[in-house]
Amino acid sequence: QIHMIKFGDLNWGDSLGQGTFTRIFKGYKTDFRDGEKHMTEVILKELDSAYKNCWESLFEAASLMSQISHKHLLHVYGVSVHGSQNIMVQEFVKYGALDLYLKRGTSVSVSWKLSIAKQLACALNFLEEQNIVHGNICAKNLLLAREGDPSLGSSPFIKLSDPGISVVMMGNDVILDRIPWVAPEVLDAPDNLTLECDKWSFGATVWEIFNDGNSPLRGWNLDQKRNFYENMHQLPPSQWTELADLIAQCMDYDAAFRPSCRSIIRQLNSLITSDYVILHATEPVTQ
Ligand SMILES: N#Cc1ccc(Nc2nc(N)cc(-n3ccc(CO)n3)n2)cc1
Repeated sequence: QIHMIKFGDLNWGDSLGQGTFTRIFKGYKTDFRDGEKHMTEVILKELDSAYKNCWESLFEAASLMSQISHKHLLHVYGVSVHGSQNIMVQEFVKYGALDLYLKRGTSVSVSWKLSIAKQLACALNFLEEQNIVHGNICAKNLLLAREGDPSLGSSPFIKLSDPGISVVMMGNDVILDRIPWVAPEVLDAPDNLTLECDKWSFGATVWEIFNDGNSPLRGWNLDQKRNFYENMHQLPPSQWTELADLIAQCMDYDAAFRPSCRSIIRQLNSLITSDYVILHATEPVTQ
Protein backbone atom coordinates (compact mmCIF):
# COMPACT_ATOMS: atom_id res chain seq x y z
CA GLN A 1 0.00 0.00 0.00
CA ILE A 2 3.01 2.28 0.01
CA HIS A 3 3.99 3.95 -3.24
CA MET A 4 7.26 2.68 -4.76
CA ILE A 5 9.17 5.52 -6.43
CA LYS A 6 11.58 4.81 -9.29
CA PHE A 7 15.15 5.72 -8.26
CA GLY A 8 15.59 7.33 -11.69
CA ASP A 9 12.84 9.81 -10.82
CA LEU A 10 14.87 11.18 -7.89
CA ASN A 11 17.35 14.06 -8.15
CA TRP A 12 19.75 14.37 -5.20
CA GLY A 13 20.68 17.75 -3.71
CA ASP A 14 22.69 18.81 -0.67
CA SER A 15 23.03 16.76 2.48
CA LEU A 16 21.03 18.39 5.28
CA GLY A 17 22.34 16.32 8.18
CA GLN A 18 21.31 13.06 9.71
CA GLY A 19 18.65 11.36 11.76
CA THR A 20 19.15 8.13 13.71
CA PHE A 21 20.75 5.67 11.23
CA THR A 22 19.66 7.85 8.30
CA ARG A 23 21.17 10.62 6.19
CA ILE A 24 18.93 13.44 5.01
CA PHE A 25 19.21 15.14 1.64
CA LYS A 26 17.29 17.88 -0.14
CA GLY A 27 16.08 16.62 -3.50
CA TYR A 28 13.48 16.62 -6.22
CA LYS A 29 11.22 13.92 -7.57
CA THR A 30 10.03 13.95 -11.13
CA ASP A 31 6.58 12.84 -11.99
CA PHE A 32 4.37 13.19 -14.99
CA ARG A 33 0.85 14.40 -14.40
CA ASP A 34 -1.61 15.18 -17.19
CA GLY A 35 1.21 14.82 -19.70
CA GLU A 36 3.40 17.45 -18.03
CA LYS A 37 6.70 16.95 -16.22
CA HIS A 38 6.59 18.13 -12.57
CA MET A 39 9.55 18.52 -10.24
CA THR A 40 8.53 18.35 -6.57
CA GLU A 41 10.84 19.44 -3.75
CA VAL A 42 11.37 16.49 -1.42
CA ILE A 43 13.50 15.31 1.46
CA LEU A 44 15.33 12.06 0.78
CA LYS A 45 15.94 10.05 3.95
CA GLU A 46 18.50 7.37 3.13
CA LEU A 47 19.03 4.48 5.53
CA ASP A 48 22.72 3.99 6.40
CA SER A 49 23.76 0.77 4.67
CA ALA A 50 25.16 -0.41 8.03
CA TYR A 51 21.56 -0.65 9.29
CA LYS A 52 20.07 -2.50 6.33
CA ASN A 53 18.39 -4.89 8.78
CA CYS A 54 16.30 -1.93 9.99
CA TRP A 55 14.86 -1.41 6.52
CA GLU A 56 11.49 -2.98 7.30
CA SER A 57 11.17 -0.74 10.36
CA LEU A 58 11.85 2.37 8.24
CA PHE A 59 9.46 0.94 5.64
CA GLU A 60 6.80 0.50 8.36
CA ALA A 61 7.31 4.10 9.52
CA ALA A 62 6.92 5.29 5.93
CA SER A 63 3.80 3.23 5.26
CA LEU A 64 2.27 4.34 8.58
CA MET A 65 2.70 7.98 7.56
CA SER A 66 1.56 7.44 4.00
CA GLN A 67 -1.64 5.65 5.09
CA ILE A 68 -2.97 8.43 7.32
CA SER A 69 -3.27 12.06 6.40
CA HIS A 70 -3.67 15.01 8.73
CA LYS A 71 -2.64 18.64 8.37
CA HIS A 72 -0.07 18.27 11.18
CA LEU A 73 1.40 14.99 9.94
CA LEU A 74 4.26 15.01 7.44
CA HIS A 75 3.30 13.74 3.99
CA VAL A 76 5.37 10.74 2.83
CA TYR A 77 5.34 10.27 -0.98
CA GLY A 78 6.73 6.73 -0.82
CA VAL A 79 9.95 4.75 -0.78
CA SER A 80 12.61 3.92 -3.32
CA VAL A 81 14.95 0.90 -3.30
CA HIS A 82 18.05 0.93 -5.50
CA GLY A 83 20.62 -1.80 -4.91
CA SER A 84 21.63 -1.42 -1.26
CA GLN A 85 20.07 2.04 -1.01
CA ASN A 86 16.77 2.32 0.88
CA ILE A 87 15.19 5.76 0.68
CA MET A 88 12.09 7.35 2.16
CA VAL A 89 10.76 10.24 0.05
CA GLN A 90 8.89 12.84 2.07
CA GLU A 91 7.56 16.36 1.55
CA PHE A 92 10.14 19.13 1.96
CA VAL A 93 9.07 21.31 4.88
CA LYS A 94 10.30 24.89 4.41
CA TYR A 95 11.96 25.74 7.76
CA GLY A 96 13.18 22.31 8.82
CA ALA A 97 13.46 20.71 12.22
CA LEU A 98 12.09 22.77 15.13
CA ASP A 99 14.97 22.01 17.55
CA LEU A 100 17.46 23.55 15.12
CA TYR A 101 15.13 26.51 14.45
CA LEU A 102 14.85 27.24 18.20
CA LYS A 103 18.59 26.70 18.79
CA ARG A 104 19.30 29.35 16.15
CA GLY A 105 18.09 31.77 18.83
CA THR A 106 15.09 33.11 16.93
CA SER A 107 13.19 34.82 19.73
CA VAL A 108 9.61 33.60 19.79
CA SER A 109 6.71 34.56 22.05
CA VAL A 110 4.95 32.40 24.65
CA SER A 111 1.84 32.28 22.45
CA TRP A 112 4.01 31.09 19.52
CA LYS A 113 5.29 28.22 21.69
CA LEU A 114 1.78 27.38 22.95
CA SER A 115 0.50 27.34 19.36
CA ILE A 116 3.13 24.73 18.44
CA ALA A 117 2.35 22.67 21.56
CA LYS A 118 -1.37 22.71 20.72
CA GLN A 119 -0.74 21.64 17.10
CA LEU A 120 1.36 18.73 18.35
CA ALA A 121 -1.40 17.81 20.83
CA CYS A 122 -3.92 17.81 17.94
CA ALA A 123 -1.67 15.52 15.88
CA LEU A 124 -1.36 13.19 18.90
CA ASN A 125 -5.12 13.31 19.45
CA PHE A 126 -5.64 12.26 15.82
CA LEU A 127 -3.16 9.38 16.21
CA GLU A 128 -4.84 8.36 19.50
CA GLU A 129 -8.24 8.25 17.77
CA GLN A 130 -6.68 5.94 15.14
CA ASN A 131 -5.03 4.00 17.96
CA ILE A 132 -1.64 4.61 16.34
CA VAL A 133 1.49 4.95 18.47
CA HIS A 134 4.13 7.29 17.03
CA GLY A 135 6.99 6.34 19.33
CA ASN A 136 9.40 9.19 18.69
CA ILE A 137 7.84 12.52 19.63
CA CYS A 138 10.58 15.16 20.07
CA ALA A 139 11.38 18.67 18.80
CA LYS A 140 13.77 17.20 16.22
CA ASN A 141 10.77 15.44 14.67
CA LEU A 142 8.65 18.60 14.51
CA LEU A 143 9.06 20.35 11.18
CA LEU A 144 8.27 24.04 10.79
CA ALA A 145 6.18 24.66 7.67
CA ARG A 146 5.36 28.29 8.48
CA GLU A 147 7.31 30.62 10.79
CA GLY A 148 4.35 32.74 11.77
CA ASP A 149 4.83 36.49 12.03
CA PRO A 150 4.17 38.05 15.46
CA SER A 151 3.61 41.50 13.91
CA LEU A 152 1.01 40.07 11.51
CA GLY A 153 -0.31 37.82 14.26
CA SER A 154 0.00 34.82 11.91
CA SER A 155 0.86 31.69 13.85
CA PRO A 156 3.48 29.08 13.06
CA PHE A 157 2.56 25.71 11.51
CA ILE A 158 4.26 22.39 12.30
CA LYS A 159 4.17 18.90 10.87
CA LEU A 160 5.06 15.83 12.90
CA SER A 161 7.70 13.77 11.09
CA ASP A 162 7.80 9.99 10.72
CA PRO A 163 8.99 8.11 13.83
CA GLY A 164 12.03 6.71 12.00
CA ILE A 165 13.45 3.37 13.07
CA SER A 166 11.45 1.96 15.97
CA VAL A 167 13.15 1.80 19.38
CA VAL A 168 12.22 -1.88 19.31
CA MET A 169 15.00 -2.35 16.71
CA MET A 170 17.56 -0.49 18.77
CA GLY A 171 20.10 -1.59 21.32
CA ASN A 172 19.69 -0.65 24.96
CA ASP A 173 22.22 2.20 24.67
CA VAL A 174 20.23 3.94 21.93
CA ILE A 175 17.10 3.65 24.08
CA LEU A 176 18.95 5.02 27.13
CA ASP A 177 20.23 7.90 25.05
CA ARG A 178 16.61 8.80 24.26
CA ILE A 179 16.05 9.64 27.96
CA PRO A 180 14.10 11.84 28.80
CA TRP A 181 11.93 11.55 25.65
CA VAL A 182 11.43 7.78 25.90
CA ALA A 183 8.87 6.77 28.55
CA PRO A 184 10.41 4.95 31.56
CA GLU A 185 8.35 1.78 31.01
CA VAL A 186 9.89 1.41 27.53
CA LEU A 187 13.32 0.68 29.05
CA ASP A 188 11.99 -2.50 30.68
CA ALA A 189 9.87 -3.58 27.71
CA PRO A 190 10.83 -1.80 24.46
CA ASP A 191 8.36 -3.85 22.45
CA ASN A 192 5.27 -2.56 24.19
CA LEU A 193 5.08 1.02 22.99
CA THR A 194 1.68 2.42 24.00
CA LEU A 195 -0.27 5.63 23.39
CA GLU A 196 0.77 6.65 26.94
CA CYS A 197 4.42 6.55 25.85
CA ASP A 198 3.66 9.32 23.35
CA LYS A 199 2.18 11.44 26.16
CA TRP A 200 5.40 11.18 28.17
CA SER A 201 7.38 12.23 25.07
CA PHE A 202 4.91 15.08 24.49
CA GLY A 203 5.81 16.42 27.97
CA ALA A 204 9.54 16.30 27.22
CA THR A 205 8.93 18.00 23.84
CA VAL A 206 6.92 20.85 25.38
CA TRP A 207 9.79 21.27 27.85
CA GLU A 208 12.18 21.61 24.85
CA ILE A 209 9.93 24.16 23.13
CA PHE A 210 9.83 26.32 26.28
CA ASN A 211 13.60 26.00 26.80
CA ASP A 212 14.66 27.42 23.42
CA GLY A 213 15.24 24.00 21.91
CA ASN A 214 17.89 23.09 24.50
CA SER A 215 17.95 19.34 24.93
CA PRO A 216 16.91 18.31 28.44
CA LEU A 217 19.75 16.45 30.27
CA ARG A 218 22.11 17.61 27.48
CA GLY A 219 25.59 16.15 27.90
CA TRP A 220 24.50 13.58 30.49
CA ASN A 221 26.06 10.14 29.99
CA LEU A 222 24.04 6.93 29.85
CA ASP A 223 24.58 6.10 33.54
CA GLN A 224 23.44 9.55 34.64
CA LYS A 225 20.43 9.22 32.31
CA ARG A 226 19.59 5.78 33.69
CA ASN A 227 19.80 7.15 37.26
CA PHE A 228 17.45 9.98 36.31
CA TYR A 229 14.71 7.37 35.77
CA GLU A 230 15.79 5.02 38.56
CA ASN A 231 15.44 7.89 41.06
CA MET A 232 12.19 9.01 39.35
CA HIS A 233 13.52 12.53 38.78
CA GLN A 234 11.59 15.22 36.89
CA LEU A 235 12.88 17.86 34.46
CA PRO A 236 13.50 21.32 35.98
CA PRO A 237 10.01 22.88 36.25
CA SER A 238 9.04 26.02 34.34
CA GLN A 239 8.40 29.06 36.54
CA TRP A 240 4.97 29.11 34.89
CA THR A 241 3.29 26.77 37.36
CA GLU A 242 0.35 25.74 35.16
CA LEU A 243 2.75 24.81 32.33
CA ALA A 244 5.00 22.92 34.74
CA ASP A 245 1.92 21.05 36.02
CA LEU A 246 0.92 19.97 32.49
CA ILE A 247 4.45 18.75 31.72
CA ALA A 248 4.59 16.89 35.05
CA GLN A 249 1.18 15.24 34.39
CA CYS A 250 2.42 14.00 30.98
CA MET A 251 5.71 12.84 32.51
CA ASP A 252 4.06 10.81 35.27
CA TYR A 253 6.04 7.63 35.98
CA ASP A 254 2.71 5.81 36.19
CA ALA A 255 1.42 5.65 32.60
CA ALA A 256 -2.17 5.29 33.82
CA PHE A 257 -2.03 8.75 35.42
CA ARG A 258 -1.00 10.56 32.21
CA PRO A 259 -3.78 12.81 30.82
CA SER A 260 -5.84 12.03 27.73
CA CYS A 261 -5.15 14.08 24.60
CA ARG A 262 -8.46 15.86 25.13
CA SER A 263 -7.38 16.88 28.62
CA ILE A 264 -3.99 18.04 27.28
CA ILE A 265 -5.75 20.19 24.66
CA ARG A 266 -8.16 21.60 27.28
CA GLN A 267 -5.27 22.54 29.56
CA LEU A 268 -3.35 24.11 26.65
CA ASN A 269 -6.45 26.16 25.75
CA SER A 270 -6.61 27.54 29.26
CA LEU A 271 -2.88 28.35 29.16
CA ILE A 272 -3.40 30.14 25.84
CA THR A 273 -6.10 32.39 27.33
CA SER A 274 -4.27 32.97 30.63
CA ASP A 275 -2.85 36.31 31.77
CA TYR A 276 0.67 34.88 31.72
CA VAL A 277 0.60 35.00 27.90
CA ILE A 278 -0.31 38.68 27.84
CA LEU A 279 2.36 39.49 30.42
CA HIS A 280 4.98 37.63 28.37
CA ALA A 281 3.72 38.63 24.93
CA THR A 282 7.23 39.14 23.55
CA GLU A 283 10.05 37.30 25.21
CA PRO A 284 13.18 39.39 25.83
CA VAL A 285 15.49 38.62 22.90
CA THR A 286 17.53 35.64 24.03
CA GLN A 287 21.10 35.92 22.69
N1 LIG B 1 18.45 25.12 6.34
C1 LIG B 1 17.57 24.35 6.20
C2 LIG B 1 16.48 23.41 6.05
C3 LIG B 1 16.69 22.06 6.35
C4 LIG B 1 15.64 21.14 6.19
C5 LIG B 1 14.39 21.59 5.73
N2 LIG B 1 13.30 20.73 5.52
C6 LIG B 1 13.07 19.50 6.03
N3 LIG B 1 11.98 18.82 5.59
C7 LIG B 1 11.74 17.57 6.08
N4 LIG B 1 10.66 16.88 5.64
C8 LIG B 1 12.60 17.00 7.02
C9 LIG B 1 13.68 17.75 7.43
N5 LIG B 1 14.58 17.26 8.40
C10 LIG B 1 15.69 17.90 8.84
C11 LIG B 1 16.27 17.11 9.82
C12 LIG B 1 15.46 16.01 9.94
C13 LIG B 1 15.69 14.89 10.92
O1 LIG B 1 14.53 14.14 11.11
N6 LIG B 1 14.42 16.10 9.09
N7 LIG B 1 13.92 18.98 6.94
C14 LIG B 1 14.22 22.96 5.46
C15 LIG B 1 15.25 23.86 5.60
